[in-house]
Formats: sequence, structure tokens, C-alpha cells
Amino acid sequence: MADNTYDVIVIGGGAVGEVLAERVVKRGLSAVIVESELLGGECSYWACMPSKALLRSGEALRAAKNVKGASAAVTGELDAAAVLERRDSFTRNWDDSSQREWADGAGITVLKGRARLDGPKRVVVRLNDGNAGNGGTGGTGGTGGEERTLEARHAVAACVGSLPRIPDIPGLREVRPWTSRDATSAKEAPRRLAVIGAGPVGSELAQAWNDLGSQVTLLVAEDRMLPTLEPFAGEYVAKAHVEAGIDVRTNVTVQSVSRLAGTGGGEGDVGPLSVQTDQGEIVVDQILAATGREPSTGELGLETVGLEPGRWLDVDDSCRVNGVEGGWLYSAGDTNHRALFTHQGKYQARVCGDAIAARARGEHAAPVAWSPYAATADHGAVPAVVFTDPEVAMVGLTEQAAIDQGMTVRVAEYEIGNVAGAALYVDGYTGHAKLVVDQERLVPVGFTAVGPAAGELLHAATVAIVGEVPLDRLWHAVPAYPTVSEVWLRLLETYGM
Ligand SMILES: Cc1cc2nc3c(=O)[nH]c(=O)nc-3n(C[C@H](O)[C@H](O)[C@H](O)COP(=O)(O)OP(=O)(O)OC[C@H]3O[C@@H](n4cnc5c(N)ncnc54)[C@H](O)[C@@H]3O)c2cc1C
Ligand SMILES: NC(=O)c1ccc[n+]([C@@H]2O[C@H](COP(=O)([O-])OP(=O)(O)OC[C@H]3O[C@@H](n4cnc5c(N)ncnc54)[C@H](O)[C@@H]3O)[C@@H](O)[C@H]2O)c1
Repeated sequence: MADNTYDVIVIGGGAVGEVLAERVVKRGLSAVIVESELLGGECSYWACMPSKALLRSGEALRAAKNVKGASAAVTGELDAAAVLERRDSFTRNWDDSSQREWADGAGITVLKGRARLDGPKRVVVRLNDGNAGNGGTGGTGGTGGEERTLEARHAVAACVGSLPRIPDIPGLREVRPWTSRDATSAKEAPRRLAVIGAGPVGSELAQAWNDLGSQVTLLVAEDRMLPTLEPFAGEYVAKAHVEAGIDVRTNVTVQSVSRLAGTGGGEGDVGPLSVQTDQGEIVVDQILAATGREPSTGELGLETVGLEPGRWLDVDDSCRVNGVEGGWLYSAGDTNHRALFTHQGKYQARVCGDAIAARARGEHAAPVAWSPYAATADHGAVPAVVFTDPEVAMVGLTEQAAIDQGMTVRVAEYEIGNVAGAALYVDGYTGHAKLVVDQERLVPVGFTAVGPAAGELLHAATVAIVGEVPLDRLWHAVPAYPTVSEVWLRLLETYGM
């Protein structure tokens, strides 16, 4: 008879749930992860990893073509089949056995099944068919359809991620559009692809499938791509997308989607899709809804602990869910809607795991800003890279967001191509950087760069913003010559130093 009591029950074994479980086990607690699909979650199998694998080969090809001396050696085209094969190797063909081995080694029990809360500190799991748990420390075997009730001594952490949101456009659901899951796992390129939405998902995947041979139309509701970032970021990416052959349409409303008749070629003959917009009709073979995320808490049993199902979970800075008596429910990662990025969710998981372990020892572990028990960086120092070509890297606040928060700001902007390191890196480097400075404290609060490999400029900016490094000290952080990072010096000079 298995022991069904654990110190910590983690619901959802995505990247975030894994880190949380690992953290509490390292602090001496026992932990079980309940995962209904693949251990490793969205990032490993349908998001970060496959999307970046799809993008990387095209980027490498263009990089070589843009350096005189190397370009002459590049005579072929992108090998789409090899790119897809490489993508499959990163997802291990959607097999999570290595992750389960990792969990075993880390002393984490894994149960494969669907979990729901059933009152305080209690979780009911409907085991998957042929439950492929790791049988770890708690002894987990079990057969499909069977229900098992788990009890937590200290905490339950809901790390159930988020789901793709499909908007209420007439006909869209009926034609079963691609979501990010399909667009990261597809085995061949549709001839014509419409992408709705130009956030990170739409911007990256439009590029990936254009590289792989699809004729892509990107439908942007706003006046620019990447509308929540500094305006120049979306403008640079849109220009590159258009030059690469993508039809980027802005200020467009998608009115309806319907399937046209096939050619009468028998079973399996599906006709193309007609996408009606206020700028005319587009006929495509596939449509991707890259239209944001929604909570995946609808069937989590939140009503049994006094919370409303189907909502993002509201947490304090230690990722403890607000409004739950006894304070035993936590949530890290997409589910708390603080910052929907793998790295930031894993940061929350480290903070949350430490807070749970400290409280299990009887400590108060108050989420005081910048303490080990507070995910303070979520509030104004979240780094992110959009892996388009050119890349967009940003951390902290945009100029507008800083103004909206009541700050008095001054900005400095610089063309990255003017620094020697950038000119050497690629012929005709095109890129732009912007620093946002809080004039009261004279510290940087935001940084955005767009350009080839701009993502590698980001961590310096993150350190400066998290460290609230005053500009007169930042002045002494000398970038090595000739690196692209010299843009830092130029930004400070442009600012007036
Ligand atoms: C196309 C795409 C590209 C992205 N690229 C990047 C990127 O480059 N960098 C980056 O930082 N972020 C990226 N993101 C965002 C990133 O994927 C998410 O922020 C991250 O996956 C969130 O991790 P998580 O563990 O919170 O959730 P998930 O990875 O979604 O994990 C949640 C897990 O919970 C399981 N689950 C749900 N409900 C239950 C239940 N009731 N019982 C048992 N198990 C359950 C699910 O099966 C899932 O495995 C991308 C997102 C998309 C869509
Ligand atoms: N490189 C990365 O770090 C990376 C990559 C991909 C995704 N992500 C994360 O995944 C999450 C989801 O990304 P996303 O791009 O799907 O979401 P998003 O919310 O950033 O962008 C969705 C876009 O779809 C548009 N949209 C929504 N409904 C629409 C409609 N009916 N018609 C036309 N347009 C519509 C919105 O206006 C918005 O611009 C984000 O939070 C992001 O942080 C990160």
C-alpha cells in the first residue's frame, strides 16, 4: 500500500513544477509531482525549445550569408526536413523518459494523472492509463482510471501553466485552427499560413514557418508588431519580416473564418480556409491562433478551497495564493499570471520552494522585497527575448510603462550598428537600443535592444536594473573592445555622461 502523504504536492510537472519540487526536496522535504501529460511541460515539448529549434537554422544561414568571406561558401537553401528533424531531437520525439529519470535521481515521486484539489491540503488524482510514474520514493504504480487521494503535510503548489486562447471569431473554432502546440510540432509546412496575433508567439512562428517554406500572412490587430514593447522593436521586426517575404498587415480585424469546398478528391480532401478581414479575403491552407493565453484552472477543484475556478491564481510575492485559509496553497509559473516566461516561472519556483521549506521549519519567511522569499524581480525586472531575426531583448519597463507608473524618466537611444563590435559581427548590422533612466534615483529601469544576437546583451542590463546600479557607477563598467556591448558606453554618453 503506497503512502499517499507528502510534505509538498506539486500539481503540474512543467519546467516550473519540476524546479519547485527539486527545491523543496533539496531542503529536506518529500515531494510528489502530478503531471497529466509530459514531464517537462509546454516549454520542453510545445513552446520554447521546439520554437527556438525551428528558428535557429534559418538565423544561422542568414548570419553566414551576411558576413563577406563566409557568404560565398553558402550556396544551398535551408533544408526544411533537417530543421524539423533537429526540432524533433530537442523534443526527444515527445518522449519524457529522460525527465522521469531525472526526477527519480532527484528523489521526486512522479504520478502520471490528472489532479484536482479536494479541500484543504488534499488532492485527488485520476491516474492515466498505463500510469507511467517513476515509481519513485513513495511507490507509485497504479492503473489507468483509478483515483488516488494524496494528502500534503505542508503545501500544495498549483503549477498548471496556461492554455492557448482562441478568440471568438466566427468560424475560427470550427475550422480547428493551429495553436502554438500544432505550430511547434507540425511535420510539414502548410503552403499558405495565416497567423493571427503578433505577440512573441505570432512573431516567432510566422518567421519559422516562412523560413520553412510557407507563404505567411501575419494579421496584426494593432498598428505594429509586438505592441506591448518599445515601438521601435516591432518596427524593426516587421521590416525584416516583410523583407523575408511575410505579408504583414497591421490595423486589421479578422471578421470570420470558414472552410471552402475541397477539389472533390475523395476522403481526406479538405478545402482551404477563407479568412475574411476588414482589409479583404485571404485564402490559406492553415491558420494559427497566436492570440495569447488563458488560465488552465477550470477543472482544478478550486471551488473546494473557496476560490473561483477558471481564474489566474492571485499570489503574494512568495507565490502563496491569497484568500486560502491556512495559507497552504501556492502557485508559480504561468498559472499566477505574473510573468509568462519559463525563466521567470522557475525563479518564482525557487523563491516559493524556499518559502515553503522555511515555513515547514516553523519560520515566518515574510516575503520582504529582494529577500529569498520574494519574487521581487517580477515587478519591474523581467527579462525577455523574442527570438525573431533580428532578436528583441528587453528587461524592466518601457518608457511608457515607467511614465504610467509615475516616474520621471529620461531615455538614451543608439544605433547599435555604429559600434565597432557590431560592424565586425555582421556586415551592415542593423539594430537599435534604448535605455530608460529613472531621473529621481538616477538608475536604469528599462532596456530594450533589437538586432542580431541582441539577446546576449540582455543579462548586463538585467544585472544593472536588479542591482539598481547608479549611472555614475555604471559608467565604470567598461565594455570590452570590440564587442557589441560597447553600446552600453554609447548609451551612457548619449544620456550625457
Ligand atoms: C510557442 C511558445 C514559445 C515560448 N517561448 C518561450 C521562450 O523562448 N522563453 C520563455 O521563457 N518562455 C517561452 N514561452 C512561455 C513558456 O512556455 C511558459 O511560460 C512556460 O512553459 C510556463 O511553464 P509552467 O511550468 O508554468 O507551465 P507548463 O509548462 O504549461 O506546465 C504545466 C503542466 O501542468 C500540467 N497540468 C495542467 N493541469 C494539470 C492537472 N490538473 N493535473 C496534472 N497536471 C496538470 C500540464 O500538462 C503541464 O505539463 C513560450 C510559450 C509559447 C506558447
Ligand atoms: N521568446 C519568448 O520568451 C516567448 C515566446 C513566445 C511566447 N512567450 C510567452 O507566451 C505568452 C503568449 O504569447 P502570445 O504571443 O500568444 O500572447 P500575447 O498576449 O503576447 O499576444 C497575443 C496577440 O494576439 C492579439 N490578438 C488577440 N485576440 C485577437 C483577435 N481576435 N484578432 C487579432 N489579434 C488578436 C493581441 O492583440 C496580441 O497582440 C506570452 O505571455 C509570452 O510572454 C514568450
